[in-house]
Amino acid sequence: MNVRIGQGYDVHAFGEGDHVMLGGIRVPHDRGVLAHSDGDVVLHALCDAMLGALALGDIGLHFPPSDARWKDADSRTFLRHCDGLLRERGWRVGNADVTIVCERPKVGPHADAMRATVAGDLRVGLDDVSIKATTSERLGFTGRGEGIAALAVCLLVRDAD
Ligand SMILES: Nc1ccn([C@@H]2O[C@H](COP(=O)(O)O)[C@@H](O)[C@H]2O)c(=O)n1
Ligand SMILES: C[C@@]1(CO)OP(=O)(O)OP(=O)(O)OC[C@H]1O
Repeated sequence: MNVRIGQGYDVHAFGEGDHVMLGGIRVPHDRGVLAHSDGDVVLHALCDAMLGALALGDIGLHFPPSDARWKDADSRTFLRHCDGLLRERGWRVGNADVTIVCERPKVGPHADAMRATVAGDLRVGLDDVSIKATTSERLGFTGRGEGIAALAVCLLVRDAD
C-alpha cells in the first residue's frame, strides 16, 4: 500500500453571530466567525491537509476568496471536492486527526457529530476520523477569545499497483 501525509492549519477571527460551523456542525455560540465562506476551520484545515498530501496547493487556490461563488459557502462542498480530487488520482483518506483550539465553545459534546459528518463526506469509517479540542490556557489570540484555530493531519492511502 502506498501512503502520503499532509497537514493543514486554519484560523478565523470571531465576529458577531450566534453560532460557529465546526466539522459541518452548527455549534451554538455567542459569537460567529468572520469569513468569506461559512468559516469552518475544521474543514478548511482538513482540506488543506488532504491537498497538501498530494501537493495540490491549498484551499484558497481551489476556492479563491475573490470568487463570489464561495460567499457563505457550505465548507462541506470544499471537503467533498477535495475528496473527489484524491479519488480521481487513486487515493483515499486512510485516517485524519484534527485539533480545534479555542477556549469556547466547548467542542466535546459535538465532536462525535462532526466525526460522523466528515466520515460520511469522505466515505470512510467513523474510526478513521478523529476530532478533538484544547484550550490554549488563555494564552495568545485563541486564549483571549479573539478567534478559533484548527490543525489537521491526514494520511492518504492507495492500493499498491
Ligand atoms: N474548546 C474546547 C476546549 C477543550 N475541550 C475539552 O477540555 C479538555 C481540557 O482542555 P485543556 O485545554 O484544559 O487541556 C480537552 O482535552 C477537551 O476534551 C473542549 O471540549 N472544547
Ligand atoms: C474558504 C475560502 C473560500 O473562499 O474563504 P474563507 O471562508 O475566508 O476561509 P479561508 O480559511 O481563509 O480559506 C480561503 C478560501 O478558500
